Amino acid sequence: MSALPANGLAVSRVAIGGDHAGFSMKNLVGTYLKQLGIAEVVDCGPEDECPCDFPDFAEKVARLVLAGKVDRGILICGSGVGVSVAANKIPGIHASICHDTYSARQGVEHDDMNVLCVGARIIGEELVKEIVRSFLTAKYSPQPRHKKRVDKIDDLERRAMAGEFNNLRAEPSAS
Ligand SMILES: O=C(CO)[C@H](O)[C@H](O)[C@H](O)COP(=O)(O)O
Repeated sequence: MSALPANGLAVSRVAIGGDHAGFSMKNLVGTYLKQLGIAEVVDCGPEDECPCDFPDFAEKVARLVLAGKVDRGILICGSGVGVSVAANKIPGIHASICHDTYSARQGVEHDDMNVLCVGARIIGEELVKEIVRSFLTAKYSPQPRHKKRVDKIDDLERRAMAGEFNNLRAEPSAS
């Protein structure tokens, strides 16, 4: 693995987003990113705690990541589940909930995770900062066996986009 910059960060541009349940933690993470030395923090919203729908904000963050306008994304809802499910619908996004620092680091190193998802109703302020730091200091640096698995994920995605899985879902039963 090549040497990391002095501040240990692997990236310099990060998009954040979430929903009403993640609003306060998103703001806390945004402040923490600047303290860490992230040069560009893009806040995709929401702008307040009014009830809103996390897929809208997951899409905004994912678009910035895929367009190369930011290096990585961080999504925060109540549990982390909704934003993770939504972001992973978008080809090219490798999103996961991480509520521990080991997964946040390994998810990047082995699985090329580019969007970190957390649940503001699950973890506290100090832990989320540690997790964010682990995520942003890690680099995708796969061993051949890890790359082979990521290549297979990419292949699943290509086949899904080609329609291979379109007819897998069972018809609802008449009863
Ligand atoms: O955790 C979430 C989705 O996995 C959301 O952030 C919401 O917290 C959850 O859906 C509950 O929504 P509510 O409108 O706050 O009841």
